[in-house]
Amino acid sequence: MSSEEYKLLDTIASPRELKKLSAEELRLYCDELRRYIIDECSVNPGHLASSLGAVELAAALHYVFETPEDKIVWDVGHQTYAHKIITGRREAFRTKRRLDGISGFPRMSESEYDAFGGGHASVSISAAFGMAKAAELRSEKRQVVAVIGDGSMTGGLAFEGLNNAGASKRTNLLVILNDNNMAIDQATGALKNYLLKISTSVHYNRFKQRLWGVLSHTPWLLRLCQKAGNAVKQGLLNKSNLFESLNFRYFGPVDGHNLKELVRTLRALRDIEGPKLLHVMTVKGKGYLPAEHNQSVWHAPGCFNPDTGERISAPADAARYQDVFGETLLELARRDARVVGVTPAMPTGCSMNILLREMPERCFDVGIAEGHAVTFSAGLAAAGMVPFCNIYSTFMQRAYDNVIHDVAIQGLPVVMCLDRGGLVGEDGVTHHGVFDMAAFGAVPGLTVGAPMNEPELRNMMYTALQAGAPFMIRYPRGCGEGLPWRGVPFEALPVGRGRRLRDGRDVALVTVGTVGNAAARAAERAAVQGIGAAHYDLRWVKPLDEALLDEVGRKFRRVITVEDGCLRGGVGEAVAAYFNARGYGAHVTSLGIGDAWVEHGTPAQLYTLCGYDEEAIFRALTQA
Ligand SMILES: Cc1ncc(C[n+]2csc(CCOP(=O)(O)OP(=O)(O)O)c2C)c(N)n1
Ligand SMILES: CC(=O)[C@@H](O)[C@H](O)COP(=O)(O)O
Ligand SMILES: [Mg+2]
Repeated sequence: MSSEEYKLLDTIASPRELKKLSAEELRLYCDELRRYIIDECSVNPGHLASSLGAVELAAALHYVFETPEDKIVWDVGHQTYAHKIITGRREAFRTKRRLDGISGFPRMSESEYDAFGGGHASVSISAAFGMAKAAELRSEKRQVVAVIGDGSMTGGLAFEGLNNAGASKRTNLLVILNDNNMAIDQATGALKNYLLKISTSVHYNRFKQRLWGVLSHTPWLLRLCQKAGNAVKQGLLNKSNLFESLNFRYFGPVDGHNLKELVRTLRALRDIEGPKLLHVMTVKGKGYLPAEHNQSVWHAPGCFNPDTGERISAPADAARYQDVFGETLLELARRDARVVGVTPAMPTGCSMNILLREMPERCFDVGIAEGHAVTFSAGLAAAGMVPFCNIYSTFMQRAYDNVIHDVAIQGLPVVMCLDRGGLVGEDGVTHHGVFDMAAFGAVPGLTVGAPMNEPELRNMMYTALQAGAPFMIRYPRGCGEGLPWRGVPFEALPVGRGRRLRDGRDVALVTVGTVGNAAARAAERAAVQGIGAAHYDLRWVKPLDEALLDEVGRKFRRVITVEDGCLRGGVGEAVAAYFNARGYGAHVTSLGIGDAWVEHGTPAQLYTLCGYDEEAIFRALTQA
């Protein structure tokens, strides 16, 4: 697409200018926005389908509301590409998710139009309600809007927000439920069925459309429509409205791609006080057929040819860790009837869809509900099952108390698999899984393992199944080392026992997890320079292998620890504390993530920045 074809995009650089467009021009502007997002994402990938589905919504919101004084809080924030471009970041959009470029998510530090940061789901209603309450307390006349997807609405936090806000009659809060019947995978659960029922009731919708067409041009008439519509709906569906029951005025559903309808409705809603919810129906991937037809794949498709829809990916010479997990889980489930899978809305992301396809009755996608996923797993375990509950490390932060209170204190045999442990790359600061080892290393009775490669992940899962106790396994995003694992006979690993991978006299490397592979290469290179580095793989964050540490402490004056996580409370700190307690005089240098936020970039760039890539380990080994 040549820049000439972006006539409106070229001239509109702010919401103020957007407001000058006529209704027809606004439509054309949205078409250009959509094309620009597709073109840019084809070469600089990101969250495409959700953003395509929210183009009209973003444009209508900035067209109607007085941003940045009025606040828009985007839930998760992966649907905000149109919002970013409208709010003056068209050129910067080319740098999104790249090192030193703009974030793929809203960031308060990035723009005054990003009213609240995002990345994790279900926060928008609570945050927006807080802002609305503050405005009320300070007598500021301002609109606060939370835009939340149907997937994110399944999170408990969203309901906590609704429950709290619904009791505050005068607080000006508009929740927009962006309903596309999808999370990353198919939406699941009772809420999905409820929303489907509301949005597909043919009689109600026909009635409502006629009524709104005639009456919905002014707020008081809109309120009348809402009352009449909801009464009719209640009759037709034989159910009261969930949101109305929580004291939200419910409006909709409206077509989220019909700009005229959206603008008209938002204008009318602007003047209605109190908590209100607008139900907007959208299509994930709207306007790009490949994405509309395979919404899950196009959630974050990587690079692609915009003309043909062909996805472009570099050939991989090793399996992804998530697939090692997914295939192994199925294998274990085939062997042992107690094995079940639990995922909070990430069956494709963690490859539990492999189990889901073959044994749907033993695989549970519980919605975007990490806390529930862990406690539900604890319940399953208490009743004799062995749940493998897979949660991305960063999202597991949501379930810290569930792990402690429901699993660990009760000693229940839940196997918690933390995918995306360590730096994840382009998703950036909200998504790096860097706190897990420090956080969960502190929990008594919990075994925490970090495999170094594919066969170890597989064997750790096998070991966990037999453990009969709380067990956690953390492994990174991306591909393994290319070692054979498929079909290789299972081997139980001794819990709490690491291994010496290499002998050496000068310095000891102590690593945990997959960073051990870069460390092994660095040790190899150091040997060429005449430096003998011994290499120990701890394998377990908890319990620490004290016998191994005794060997290291007795033999070496210099020890370098490497971990793909935060140093505060991490493995290096634990090793140093152990040496101290035992009176070993070794000098410990710990490589890992310091006390600072790590932004977005490729994983390789970030390892370098954080100082624990192969080169940095090599430097540490060869420094006098
Ligand atoms: C707490 C948390 N868990 C999981 C995720 C991963 N995640 C990102 S987007 C998404 C689906 C969101 O669905 P929805 O809100 O309906 O947005 P849509 O993509 O359909 O527009 C999930 C599960 C997350 N970001 N945060
Ligand atoms: C928005 C969000 O939280 C997810 O889409 C996340 O970006 C998935 O990351 P992976 O690509 O690692 O599955
Ligand atoms: Mg959705």
